[in-house]
Amino acid sequence: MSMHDFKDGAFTLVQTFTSTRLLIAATLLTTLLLSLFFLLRKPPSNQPPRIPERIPYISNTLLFLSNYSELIRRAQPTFGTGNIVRFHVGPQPVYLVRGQQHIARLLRTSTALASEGFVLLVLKGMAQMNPSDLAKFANDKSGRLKTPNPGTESTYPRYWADQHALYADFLTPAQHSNALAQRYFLALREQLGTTIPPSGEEWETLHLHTFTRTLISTSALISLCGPSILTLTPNIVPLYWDFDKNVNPILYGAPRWLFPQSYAAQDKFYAGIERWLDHAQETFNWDDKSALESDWEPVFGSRLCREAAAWLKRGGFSKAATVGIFGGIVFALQANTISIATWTVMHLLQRREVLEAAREEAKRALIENGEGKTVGIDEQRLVGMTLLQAVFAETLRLHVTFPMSREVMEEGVEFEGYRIPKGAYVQGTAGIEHFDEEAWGEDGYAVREFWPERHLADGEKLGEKVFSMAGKTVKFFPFGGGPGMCPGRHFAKQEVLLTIAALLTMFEIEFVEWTNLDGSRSDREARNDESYAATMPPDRDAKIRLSRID
Ligand code: HEM
Repeated sequence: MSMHDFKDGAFTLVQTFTSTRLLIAATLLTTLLLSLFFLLRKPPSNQPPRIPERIPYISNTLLFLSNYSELIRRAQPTFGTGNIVRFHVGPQPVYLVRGQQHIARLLRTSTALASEGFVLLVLKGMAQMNPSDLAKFANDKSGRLKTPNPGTESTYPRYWADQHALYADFLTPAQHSNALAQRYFLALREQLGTTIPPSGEEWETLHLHTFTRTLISTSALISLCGPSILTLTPNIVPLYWDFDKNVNPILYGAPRWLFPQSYAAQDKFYAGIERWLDHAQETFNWDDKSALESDWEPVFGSRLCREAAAWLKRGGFSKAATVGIFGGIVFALQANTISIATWTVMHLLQRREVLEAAREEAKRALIENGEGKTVGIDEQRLVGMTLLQAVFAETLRLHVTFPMSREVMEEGVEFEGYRIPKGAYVQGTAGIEHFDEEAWGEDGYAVREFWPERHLADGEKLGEKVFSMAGKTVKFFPFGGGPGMCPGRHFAKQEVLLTIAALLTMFEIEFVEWTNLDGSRSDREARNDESYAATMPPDRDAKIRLSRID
């Protein structure tokens, strides 16, 4: 998540401080900042209720960083009959809101509630920007939309808008996400073929999440960056996962001396990114117009990577920032999708009849040659399949908590009659709206249960079912919303459904047992690992067995 969000992108990425050392350091920092805060600011009167905490300003900060889901649970009684409560993250006041009206306001594009500021923190840590790189963004007040904010019309170059346009032009459109999806599927089938060769009646036993973390990461990297990223650094996938585990302090721009382990993991992973980038810059023929404009070629991989490299060069960004921006894009690529794919398979294995129906849908999207051999897949057709869409939506609903935050940019902003001070964050969360009984409850099927059928409605023809989210848009925002909405959402859906399609059409697949992450037997099923915000990975793995059928 370049940029999954505290406020915008970054906070979504939040996983969490997991070690005692991090927690102690965070507490010390918080206390220091708080002292400053109290010296400098007087709290406004007429404020919404505050989420109770044992040590004021500290407990909720730590909870926010280490278990966002628990903070949300604690907030519930504080709401009472209202729809707004407040808490602090260090010195930062956060107003947590719920319900249709407030969420719709956060999802709207607005100059009063903006989503850029925290990204600067991410650019500093994740993208390794030095003061001169950062100043380019900090001095650009024109916003990320095509039309500059009023009064900033003469801004040039427009760094926010240019970065946004990179994603809007070369990641989100169908032409580019389809190109990524096609390469992804080819790489995935090849990986699957080499990992589990056709072997007649033999069954291959493996640990699902461990398996998908390698399989999907490898295939997604090939589709985004081309194959050389793996040949130049064969251990780039484990290096990525080590970075992923350590990423939080980096996201918050915490100092290197305080978190040497996190930055060491970043250095190792980014060295692999740099090796690939140097090689691509040297090898690619920038005078070759057709290669420049192709959707995919083997040196840079996707057009997004080529365009990003060219933009970073034009913009005069430092080498470290150039590598860092790519590190962020790869993080965005991997951080949520793989857990969602794992969860989808886990759920399907517990609902055998849904798995079989999903397999039938997936088969209908395969492209075969004259001899009945699979040569590809119609990814557009696949992502339009009724049940598969419902399965994907239900998995996102259950496993994404995403805290969607906006910074109050003007005086006089009010929510429910409460004045929200300028500089505060207003936050809505998937962790509340995705479990709203009124929106999602179905007789006999609790909102916390995997029940994709809740997203199916009667179609026009008798007996026909269609995928429908009608009336639920403000109750479902796994990809955020407004101008910062995840630009990789179409590819994410393709990636997850292509993975499911490949697994179901190439293999017979059976659940064996739940295991702990170390592979030992677990006495319970997987639950959300709540130390992560955004997408929560499973806290257990599933032992499964596969046998080739294609
Ligand atoms: C299930 C998978 C995914 C989920 C749940 C997800 C979710 C999100 C969310 C919530 C945001 C922040 C949106 C906001 O601030 O309102 C975001 C940003 C972003 N995502 Fe995703 N994402 C996923 C997959 C992907 C993939 C596959 C890519 C491909 C590279 C991607 C690229 C990005 C980028 C580049 C941003 C930052 C955009 C910016 O800074 O303007 N995401 N994502």
